[in-house]
Amino acid sequence: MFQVLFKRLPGNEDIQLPRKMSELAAGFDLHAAVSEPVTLSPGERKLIPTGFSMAMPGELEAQIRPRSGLAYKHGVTCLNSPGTIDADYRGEVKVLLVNLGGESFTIERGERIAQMLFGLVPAISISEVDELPDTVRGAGGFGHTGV
Ligand SMILES: O=c1ccn([C@H]2C[C@H](O)[C@@H](COP(=O)(O)OP(=O)(O)OP(=O)(O)O)O2)c(=O)[nH]1
Ligand SMILES: [Mg+2]
Repeated sequence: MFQVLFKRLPGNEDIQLPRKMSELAAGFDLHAAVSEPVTLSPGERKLIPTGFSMAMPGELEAQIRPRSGLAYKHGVTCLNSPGTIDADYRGEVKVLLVNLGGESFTIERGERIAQMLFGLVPAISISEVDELPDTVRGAGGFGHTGV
């Protein structure tokens, strides 16, 4: 079990900390901590605050992913999906939303705008070499095996 710490930022006592909306949900929903409603015009992107910062063990990363409902109904998604939260980041977690839909979309304070999932970051060591081990695939890619 990994321990993750959430810190509520000042002025956000009314904003829910990330939470699972069902018992076995994979993601913790993130709430918009905008001081007033924010409107995204078609094609527009904005960085949305969430009202919290966090700390987690170095073996973890957090990923910010879109909510499918917002994407399907309004074309609103995370531009940098999945966003990466590094274990050593202590700033406010923010969500980079983009409106790919045809109509303006307004985000209200407290609205659930994205979800956060945790992943393991493997410990690795890097070596520079002159030759890589051979494989059957070799350099084939990008459709090399057919459709
Ligand atoms: O959706 C996101 C993505 C990133 N971050 C924060 C946490 C992350 O640890 C930090 C840096 O993110 P990233 O490494 O993706 O961005 P960068 O452009 O490489 O910035 P930096 O040079 O600060 O690493 O920004 C967020 O709050 N939300
Ligand atoms: Mg970075």
